[in-house]
Amino acid sequence: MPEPAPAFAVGQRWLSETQPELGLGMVEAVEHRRVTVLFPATGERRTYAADNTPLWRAQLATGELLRDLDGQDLTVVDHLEHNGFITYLVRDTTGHEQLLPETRIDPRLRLSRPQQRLRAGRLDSDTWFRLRVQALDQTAQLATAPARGLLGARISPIPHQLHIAAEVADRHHPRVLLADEVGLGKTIEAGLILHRLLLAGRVRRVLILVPEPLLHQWLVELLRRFNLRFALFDRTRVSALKQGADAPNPFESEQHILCSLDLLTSDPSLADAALHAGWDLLICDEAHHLEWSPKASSPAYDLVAALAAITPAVLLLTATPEQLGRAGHFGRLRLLDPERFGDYQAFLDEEQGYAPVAELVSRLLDETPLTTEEQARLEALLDDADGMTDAETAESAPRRQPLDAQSDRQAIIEQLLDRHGTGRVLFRNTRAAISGFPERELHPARLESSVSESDDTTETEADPLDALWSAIENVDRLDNDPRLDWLITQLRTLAPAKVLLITATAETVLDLRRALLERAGIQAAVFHEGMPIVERDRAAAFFADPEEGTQILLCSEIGSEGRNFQFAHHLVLFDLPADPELLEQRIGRLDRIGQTETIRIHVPYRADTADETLFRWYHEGLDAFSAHQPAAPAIFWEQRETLQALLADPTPEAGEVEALITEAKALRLRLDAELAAGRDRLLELSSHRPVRGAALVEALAAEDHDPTTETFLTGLWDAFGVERELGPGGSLVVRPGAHMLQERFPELPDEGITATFSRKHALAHEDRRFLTREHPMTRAALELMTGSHMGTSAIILTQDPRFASSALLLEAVYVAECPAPPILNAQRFLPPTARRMLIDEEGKERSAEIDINALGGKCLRSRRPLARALIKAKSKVIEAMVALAEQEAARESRALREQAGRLMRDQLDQELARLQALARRNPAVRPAEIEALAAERDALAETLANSRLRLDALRLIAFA
Ligand SMILES: Nc1ncnc2c1ncn2[C@@H]1O[C@H](COP(=O)(O)OP(=O)(O)OP(=O)(O)O)[C@@H](O)[C@H]1O
Repeated sequence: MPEPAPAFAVGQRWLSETQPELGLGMVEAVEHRRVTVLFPATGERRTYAADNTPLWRAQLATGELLRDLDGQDLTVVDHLEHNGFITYLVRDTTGHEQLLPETRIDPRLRLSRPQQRLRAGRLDSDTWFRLRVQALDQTAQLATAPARGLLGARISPIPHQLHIAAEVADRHHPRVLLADEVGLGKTIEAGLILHRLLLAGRVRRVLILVPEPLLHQWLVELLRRFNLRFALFDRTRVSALKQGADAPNPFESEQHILCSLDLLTSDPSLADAALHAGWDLLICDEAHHLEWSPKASSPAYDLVAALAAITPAVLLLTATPEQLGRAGHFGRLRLLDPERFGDYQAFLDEEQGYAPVAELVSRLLDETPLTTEEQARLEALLDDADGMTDAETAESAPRRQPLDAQSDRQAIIEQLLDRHGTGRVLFRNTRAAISGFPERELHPARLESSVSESDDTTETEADPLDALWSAIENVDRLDNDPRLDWLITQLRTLAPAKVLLITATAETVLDLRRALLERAGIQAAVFHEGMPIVERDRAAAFFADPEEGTQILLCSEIGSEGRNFQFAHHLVLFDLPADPELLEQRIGRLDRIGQTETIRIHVPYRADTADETLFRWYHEGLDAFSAHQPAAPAIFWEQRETLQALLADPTPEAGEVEALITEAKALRLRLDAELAAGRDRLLELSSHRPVRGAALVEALAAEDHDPTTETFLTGLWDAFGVERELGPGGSLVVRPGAHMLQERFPELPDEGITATFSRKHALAHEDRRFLTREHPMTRAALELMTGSHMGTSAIILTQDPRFASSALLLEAVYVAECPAPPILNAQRFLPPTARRMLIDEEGKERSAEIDINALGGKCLRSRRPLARALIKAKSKVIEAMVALAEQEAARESRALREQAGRLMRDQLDQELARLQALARRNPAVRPAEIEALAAERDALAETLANSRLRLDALRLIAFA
């Protein structure tokens, strides 16, 4: 039976279901089965066929709020309808009651609350209702997942990275130095931290500074691995922005900026603009270039220090923190926390005290009981009961017990690591502590020199390091250089294997390219700092191409820093760098996560020249080719002058060379033992906490097996009209359908996407979108659902022996809501969990006895007349059921507020007590951190006190 045309009358208020943004309309004319409606809020006028309008009658119920045309806020007390026209009895804020004809309601009123929609018979399908409930559940899960912010990255779950990311991102204002050894994934760690902070809404404006050659690599990794789009600020972009008429500060034009540090230091006005743009997070890669000594600092250091001083969160990245000496390392820590790292000498002295702590931690890690003397030392190190708060005393209680349980030991280890050392500011994982790295194999080639000895003589230059470089760098006469013939032979022998060659300067790179082509017809890709970035990226891609690409890539030292070339397994060190940290950077191009084979390191050196001395010093003295040597930087700085003098001497005394090498070896053995026992052991222990890392890996694995995201997205696509089909290799091809609910589906481009829900596939096929709970499309889809009224009112008809025919149940879905600035992350304590209630006609809440999810039936959306008749007939009962649900929600809201407040205080009070206790013995805890935490606790207390359960959706279940 067709639905009868609604009775329209001039002056009535109606709303457009399809265009709610028009506001509250008023009937202007009803003529010849046509109705004309004016929407005063937008000034638009529409004429509809009266028997087929998208309009619904705006009718307010007792207790609802509205505003009149004079801007008065009013509450509906009652209403009466006469000749199809409604007059409301309303109460103003002073309690005064008055009559208000519906013509005088503010046209901006938006009636979209579920009870209004239901009453007006504006129904969604049951599918949309279910999708909405799923979306609410997903949103709540996302807010509370322990691995939130780490789930959506296209990465293999690696425990040390996940631990660092969670540990750092959860700090109030994280300021740390990520110093894992070369190639262990600092960029990934920084990306994870950034992602977690961004998703939690705790940072908005982000500036990433990297050396120019790494700009594109970062840009691509951020997008490919984390779905993060950064604006690339290179010379071209900046000069275009500067010329823009109304863009005084180019850095204010974007929220997420990736910029070359070199560009900033070369342009003072640009640096000034960056300093005035205000950032929440600063990330600076290859931070060892920021030079500092007690006497002087570089312009790059000064700039980053100025930025760091005004930015709350700072991440510095370097694989070789001691590349410019211990002082440089201290300088970078100082940049993170100038108060804590104020005195260089005090810092050095403090390090001496780390060994006994590390020793005790190591003892606790092995299972055997502590001796009495060790117990006493442990007591002394933790001797803080008098200075501790109750919470802390309780926390450390296990140490008073025999140390039997593994958890007791773990708790004490955590306390020791927290309180001693630089663990809170510095994270350093080493290959030694993380398994799964390939071997390194050295292939030295001693070549008889065809260059006369006098050719190797270098004049003393002002800077000793320059002199050192020049002394070992003599490649412009390649014609007489035996390394060239050796290289040609090697390339032919190794073909088709890819070979990465690194040499000190761009000049040598160019000479070699020419010589290889002229002498042997070998094409080489080149990569050096003199090339524009785009060309460099092209060269790297050309080299990487397994079929078409070149066999060899010739790289200069600076040009190759930070780059990923782990698909190659042969590394030629055409010369050796002047600093062991540079050597480590070079080897790290291949020896990094993702390397699958043994790395062959080829070192050609000219016999009886400075080459040989340097090679022997590295090989026999430092053993620097077989593994990363943590003591190498210190030895270099200790022996630098002698080494340099010997390298510059064309005829060094054999005895002197031997003495240098013997001394280097002795120093290495001694320092290795010291570092292993003290500083490095402590660092390693605090950087890699296997239990925490493993828990996060497990959380990611559980997520990978959880089908809810896939169920939700596919359900939503189907309901929305998005098309999907299986693509190649188990992928999914998703594209906009011809008849979609709206013109666009969020984050779905017109050409569609190829996607996967599997991490394994996403890692193997980078062209596929990795659809997770945190993917931008999922997040936008969740917002689409929860931010609109889709699925907020539904009605189904069903049969159930437990209920008589014509019985009714009302399912009311409430969402815990706490309006708070994102920085507070209030959802930790009050997740937006959906609470589903089931009210029967007697007003009983029955969700405990009836499984809501099992309640299905025939959706009545397509049978509107029946649905509307039912709603009308039962309107009083429905209103009473809604009122009961609201009462129940108000009662639960109080309990929820109390519970959330208690949870917050328990957790933050304990954390505050821990930080205060820590601060008394570990100066790495900054006072600002403690103050911020206290302020956060107070703000949260206020915010949580305003939380409540909000009615989000209603479903009427009618029994036949
Ligand atoms: N969890 C991971 N999953 C997949 N790939 C990874 C992961 N961690 C690191 N990688 C890959 O390993 C390589 C090294 O990682 P990354 O560039 O982050 O290391 P790094 O420590 O920053 O290196 P460098 O010291 O050279 O700057 C990169 O190719 C990176 O993509």
